[in-house]
Amino acid sequence: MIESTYRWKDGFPKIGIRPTIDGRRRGVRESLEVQTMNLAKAVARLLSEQLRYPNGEPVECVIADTCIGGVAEAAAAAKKFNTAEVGLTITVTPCWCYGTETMDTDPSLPKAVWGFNGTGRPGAVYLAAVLSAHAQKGLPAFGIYGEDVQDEGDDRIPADVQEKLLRFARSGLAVACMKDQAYLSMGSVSMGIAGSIVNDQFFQEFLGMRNEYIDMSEFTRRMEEGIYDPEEYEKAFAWVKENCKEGSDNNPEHLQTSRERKDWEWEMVVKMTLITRDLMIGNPRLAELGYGEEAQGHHAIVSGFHGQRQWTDHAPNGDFMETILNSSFDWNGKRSPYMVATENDSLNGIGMLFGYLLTNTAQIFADVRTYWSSDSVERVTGHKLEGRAANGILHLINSGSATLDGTGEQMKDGKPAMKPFWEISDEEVENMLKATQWRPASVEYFRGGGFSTDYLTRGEMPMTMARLNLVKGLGPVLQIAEGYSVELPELVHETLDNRTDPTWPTTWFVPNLTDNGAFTSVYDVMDNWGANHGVISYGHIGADLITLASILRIPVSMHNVPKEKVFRPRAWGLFGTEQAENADFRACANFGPLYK
Ligand SMILES: C[C@H](O)[C@@H](O)[C@@H](O)C(=O)CO
Ligand SMILES: [Mn+2]
Repeated sequence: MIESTYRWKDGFPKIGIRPTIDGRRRGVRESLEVQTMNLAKAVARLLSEQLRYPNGEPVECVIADTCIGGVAEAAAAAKKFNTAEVGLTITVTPCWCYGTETMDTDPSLPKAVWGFNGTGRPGAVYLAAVLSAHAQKGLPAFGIYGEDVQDEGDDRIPADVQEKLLRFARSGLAVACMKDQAYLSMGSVSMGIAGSIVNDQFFQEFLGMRNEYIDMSEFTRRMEEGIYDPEEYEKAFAWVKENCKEGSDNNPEHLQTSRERKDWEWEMVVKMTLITRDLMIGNPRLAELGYGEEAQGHHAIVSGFHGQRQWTDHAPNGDFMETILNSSFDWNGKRSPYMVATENDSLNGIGMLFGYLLTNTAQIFADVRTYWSSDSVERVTGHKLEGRAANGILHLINSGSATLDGTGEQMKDGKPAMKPFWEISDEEVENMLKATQWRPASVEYFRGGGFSTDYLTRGEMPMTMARLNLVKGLGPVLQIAEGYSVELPELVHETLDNRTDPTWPTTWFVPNLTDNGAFTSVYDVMDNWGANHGVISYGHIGADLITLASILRIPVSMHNVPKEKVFRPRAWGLFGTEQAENADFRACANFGPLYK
């Protein structure tokens, strides 16, 4: 199976570009046609050059057939976009046009307007006029207004305009990509974790997504009846034997299992990996084997594995399966990662999906487990934390699984990084595997065994931690903390790690402090975190997350993104400009979810 062609068989949403123009003929319109269409072409070029879909192909733009001077041309563009599967629109203009007559009125398409900042023709006046119409009609749009005045006929895109176009396009594409896809819940609620109570209303109204469910007995059925590709299984098993080194058994001697049992568990966990992937996206090989229904899959862009406890009390845990699927490669080579949430925490699964669709990179799922104050570290290890770690650290550690990309063994400009799969080298794949040990699971937690992913994330990676929460009466709320991974002296790491479960993957994380609100101290970040889990993405992607959240009308309750990078629909400012966080809550509540 060639994953990239099968997995994304439905293709991706496109960006619709709408050049709007002053409709007056006999002079005005004619003089603007070329410049207006050139602006549209320049925007399309920028987006296709800079942005890629999750399979690595350049983003596609569709430009309206004509400039849009009135409602007939607006309707013709809408029709063209509909057929071309456009998922978001950007309106561009250097001149005055008629607001309500030319605007995009499709309520579910994220939209932005770039009004050229010139003097000869008032593109910015149109921008203000049309954005007021968007506010008045309850169809929020992003306004893009370059800071510097450009000369008439200049079709270059200034840097500040480029930044906003790209931020809007990345976020709007993420929204469009998740729409009509499914979250597959494998099992149900894990250990009373509220995030694994799948809230279908939230998925439907805020994300435009469906919910699919299977009972975990489906794994047993597929395993016992052999509903997986036996050839791929042989290939996978051979690759795993060669590349995944089993680490030492940390269980007390009387709980350690036999070699024979461990060998059987390896077979099980490889099968679980194939089965989970097939459940999510289907597999044409299954149809050839006589399983036409199973071959179709659940159309899932993200899933969650219940695991604890019923499954793990009896069978090997999901750690190997989650790790491999969440990584950017497997026995078939490099490929886009699958999003699989531990403990079926669907809200963290959606956080992973947000981070993934914004960056095309793998995401780390982790327990936000311990705040270690500098004093506590010194008391326990005798070591005084310094540098980035001086104000305390957060221990991010998952109960056995995390993407192998989280090792930090990929490089960008000589520094640890997490990259889209098409930028990862074979040597980096080898290094990720070398940096990881597969430790027999802690049997007191996981009676059925399995293999946990043990690695330590390299330091100095810019990272963003996020968490989606649901609050009764309020709805969804997002939290965002930008910061860095840090490296501790080896003995310090070992001492701290040994106090939890050393067979699990660890990231030491320090959020950037702002001396304000939840970012007054590292302790405050921990103390304000909304749940036991968080998603950690490579890079400082907080600004993109904020833009994405505003399109979905999800307010952000805490973030440490610099003010000048925050970009939300223009109408948000009409809810107050002094306290943007406050205004965000009221704007989101006012406009309500994107889909009803
Ligand atoms: C092994 C334990 O049950 C862990 O899975 C538990 O600490 C969690 O991860 C809770 O989110
Ligand atoms: Mn957990």
